Amino acid sequence: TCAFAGQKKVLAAYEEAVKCGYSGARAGRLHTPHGVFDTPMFMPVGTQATVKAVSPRELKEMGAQIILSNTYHLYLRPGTELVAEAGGLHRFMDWDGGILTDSGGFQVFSLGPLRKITEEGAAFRSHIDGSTQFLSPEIAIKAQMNLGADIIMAFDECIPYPAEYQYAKLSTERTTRWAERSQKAHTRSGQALFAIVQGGMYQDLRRVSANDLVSLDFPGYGIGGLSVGEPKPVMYEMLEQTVPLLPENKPRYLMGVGTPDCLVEAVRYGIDMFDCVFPTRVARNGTAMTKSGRLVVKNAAYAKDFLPIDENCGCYACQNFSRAYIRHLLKADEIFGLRLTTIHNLYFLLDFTKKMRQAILEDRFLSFREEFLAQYCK
Ligand SMILES: Nc1nc2c(CCNCC3CCCC3)c3[nH]c(NCCc4ccccc4)nc3cc2c(=O)[nH]1
Ligand SMILES: [Zn+2]
Repeated sequence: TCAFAGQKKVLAAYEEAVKCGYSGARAGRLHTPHGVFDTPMFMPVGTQATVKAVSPRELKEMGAQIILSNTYHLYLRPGTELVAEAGGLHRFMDWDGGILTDSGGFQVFSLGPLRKITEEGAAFRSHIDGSTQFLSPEIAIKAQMNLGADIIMAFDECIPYPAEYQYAKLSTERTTRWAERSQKAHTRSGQALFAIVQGGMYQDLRRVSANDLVSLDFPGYGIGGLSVGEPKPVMYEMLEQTVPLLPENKPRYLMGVGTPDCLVEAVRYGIDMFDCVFPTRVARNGTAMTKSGRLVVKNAAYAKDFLPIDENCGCYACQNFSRAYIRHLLKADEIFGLRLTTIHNLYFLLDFTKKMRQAILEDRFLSFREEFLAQYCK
């Protein structure tokens, strides 16, 4: 059954979650115009309408369900009207799975040099040609409607870390007003608009932000303003304060997270969706992710290591190639080397979330989490 059958314009509905044990962990199914997808889920990042170094066919093969793209980048280049003329992002990049676009707020603050934030929106200089640009809730929503993602994000400010209480309070209240403006500007049916909870590292601001956004009634909720340099225990404390205030039957998306240890903790608090550039980024400098931690396959130690990155891994790289071969490619600056480490890292995280889902469904998530954390060194 689709919990949101009765709702208008919402398609990212969330079937009855399967609760598990004493944790808030749950296994759900997310309904979108491009299919029904299993959670918990990791979403590969394809900032500029491509997941760097891998093809849509390979993404499908490794089990990717929803991929991310970015309004900020596509707005600057090639332009979101052009993508609309091309038939939308799915057609443009030949991806028939789910697509989620971030609203551009985070990138404006993290990428764009000099910027000015007002009630109206954010002025910034393009990191491509230095031109002065401006994003507002209305512009960001229109751009995302042009791109045609299945799930789009409200325009928000990701509060830097650390931030003064007063600034976090004013920014969070503005983000809530921007969420309301995003909602009013969102007129595309069949597309789900998620709000983003802010509040910095202040419990009371997190609770106010969550409560205000829940009363505006969105089909799903991003948790923003985290994984911005704060200590992990602080991130977990913010999750503990925020997640229980969000409706059980709606998806929760922890933005920009991350590594397997963070994923298993966040799932415990009831998070359903994750994205992070980490697996694709570290792959490009020769680091592979494994259940015991990171393996820098570029290191000399692996020059004559004819075993795969991970003998128990079912990915294309581990099924067919050795550490010695991949190290050779990376040292020789061969593009295929980056492709193999990227394929492995994406497969590793996609498979990890699948294993968490299985553990939740079999009511053994807490022991799965214990075993994993015991073996994984950060
Ligand atoms: N709208 C919005 N987006 C946020 C993002 C971007 C999520 N990925 C978007 C994709 C769309 C395309 C690009 C990315 C975040 N990413 C992180 N941490 C990433 C930290 C990190 C950085 C580099 C390597 C590893 C981890 N915190 C985030 C907070 C917010 C937020 O409040 N609001
Ligand atoms: Zn592998």
